[in-house]
Amino acid sequence: MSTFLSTVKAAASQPQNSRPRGQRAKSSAAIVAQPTLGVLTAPPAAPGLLAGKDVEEHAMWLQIGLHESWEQEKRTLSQRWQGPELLQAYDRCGEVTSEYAKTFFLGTQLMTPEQAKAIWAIYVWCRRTDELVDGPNASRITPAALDRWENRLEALFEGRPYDALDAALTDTISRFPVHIQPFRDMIGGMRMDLVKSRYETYDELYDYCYRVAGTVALMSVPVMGVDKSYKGPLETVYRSALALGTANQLTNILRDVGEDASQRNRIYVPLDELAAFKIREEEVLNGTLFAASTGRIDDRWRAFMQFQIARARQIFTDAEEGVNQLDAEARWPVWTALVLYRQILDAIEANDYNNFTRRAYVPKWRKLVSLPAALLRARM
Ligand SMILES: CC(C)=CCC/C(C)=C/CC/C(C)=C/CC/C(C)=C/[C@@H]1[C@@H](COP(=O)(O)OP(=O)(O)O)[C@]1(C)CC/C=C(\C)CC/C=C(\C)CCC=C(C)C
Repeated sequence: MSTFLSTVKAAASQPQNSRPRGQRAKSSAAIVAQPTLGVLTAPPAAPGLLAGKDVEEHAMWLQIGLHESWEQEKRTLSQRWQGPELLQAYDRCGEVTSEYAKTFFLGTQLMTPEQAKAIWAIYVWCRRTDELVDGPNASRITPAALDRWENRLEALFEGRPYDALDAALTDTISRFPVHIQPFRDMIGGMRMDLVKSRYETYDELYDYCYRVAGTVALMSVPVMGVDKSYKGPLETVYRSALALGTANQLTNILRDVGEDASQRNRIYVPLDELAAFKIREEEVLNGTLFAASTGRIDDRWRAFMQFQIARARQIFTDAEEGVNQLDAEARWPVWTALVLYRQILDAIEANDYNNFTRRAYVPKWRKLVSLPAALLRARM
């Protein structure tokens, strides 16, 4: 663990090893002009101008474009890490994944070895990115450190990984049609986390959810693959995947309201929706919506949470549509992720919506019982 965390720290403090950011936009025109690179390296059209749902749409269509054209436009990236060194790098990604996300790691064991390795490499990159703003060194992370992390991302997508863990991802993106845009957007989400601690509207929150979780979905689908017998549009699969990312993140947010407010002075739930339920920001911050003396939760908070939970459940339902369109090996782990995460919403309800002093969780026995249920859905 300490090796992993120190790598994260080193990553944030290392000098820039890629092109200056200003020069990146130049390739935008070049992309259109160079059919051999095509959508593979397309940078954001005008990244600063996109907001809300447009950020997600932009990335989704870039990702679909790459997925559709992959057979004609495969990437060839030759990098320094090869043979046993590369295998070791993937093994390390597997170790980190199992250390941080045991159940999920077990899920990847059901995939083909190539898919599993690729998902670990993606997981590790996401985890390291998240650690930058959420880990032990988070208070020292600056926008400049995130810029360096982004430069490093660009470099690894160009076949110049900085370390062994990056090298595993460079290898992954030469095997699977994974676009760089969701990775950039996730870093954008971390930038938001550095400067933003309130979300005025659901649209703003949605943008954040896409950046930190929908992006994971866009990165995972091209690895998991789409079932060969599926003849419908890729858009349906990707939209379901995005829905699962959003629903997971909303669930995370609802579970952690009290912790985020009291320990981080953060409120992710939309302020205009709090106001609609006549709840003041201070009441969330101070946790006074739960009265410790009576053990009762305020009726306004209960109604507010019921509204939030209903919306998250609806998004989980939207996600269901695409799961069985994925490659057969990937379905069970995804159903498991969906079913287990959705149960956190049930646990919040069972706690009578007290997410101020109680943390909703799914007990181990329930997780075990859910596995065959998820398998059944994967086989339907
Ligand atoms: C098969 C599968 C589930 C693949 C995804 C694996 C992967 C690459 C995960 C990366 C997760 C990660 C480290 C993200 C960084 C940002 C973050 C922390 C997001 C939150 C995850 C929950 O993690 P955790 O509980 O550890 O959070 P905290 O410790 O509280 O910070 C998120 C809530 C995001 C989770 C989002 C997903 C797993 C995306 C799921 C969607 C798919 C896999 C697509 C499925 C396809 C269809 C068609 C439905």
